[in-house]
Amino acid sequence: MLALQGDVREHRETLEGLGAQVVAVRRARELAQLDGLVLPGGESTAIVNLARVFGMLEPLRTAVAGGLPCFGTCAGMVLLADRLVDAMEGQETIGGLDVTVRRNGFGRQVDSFEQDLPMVGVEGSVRAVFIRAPWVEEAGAEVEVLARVSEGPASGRIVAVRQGNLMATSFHPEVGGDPRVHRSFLDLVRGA
Ligand SMILES: NC(=O)CC[C@H](N)C(=O)O
Repeated sequence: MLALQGDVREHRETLEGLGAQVVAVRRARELAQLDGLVLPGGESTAIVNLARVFGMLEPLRTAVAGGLPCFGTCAGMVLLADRLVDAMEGQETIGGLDVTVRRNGFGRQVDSFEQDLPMVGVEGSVRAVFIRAPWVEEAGAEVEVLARVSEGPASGRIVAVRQGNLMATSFHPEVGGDPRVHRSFLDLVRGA
């Protein structure tokens, strides 16, 4: 877990429930010991600023480029995006995913919502919790779309993607007690 800011505890509980050994990462040297990295939801500007202050931004980019499996939720999706729209001026990312992400695409805190979504790799549907959530506005040819919003005004918007060892969701599978999205990330980690 990248543990600079955000909902680290919820991810930790979900991952530990699946038998994963979770380390809270706050220093660049701690990246070396990982099989995979989860980037939590929270505030992408805060996370990226802290990463820069702690000298982690370049090491994170190097780790992603080196193939470290990563899973970003919400702010974590923003962090993994190569391109942002509607972000803070000059907002940097770690990057790695060939996507354009619209920060706060679904609107403000009051526009937060839940929806049952079909998702590639997960049987049935996923209870998706969206909190000031981004969406994927454009995805490159190498990006697999795992889920889209299935109803309402944002119907069709891409909200879960995978590219190689990177996975990201606009929503928060760490909230709501369904561990299956995390399990599919752990499968990806094992495969890598
Ligand atoms: N729930 C969340 O992670 C919100 C993400 C937030 N809108 C951001 O851009 O960082």
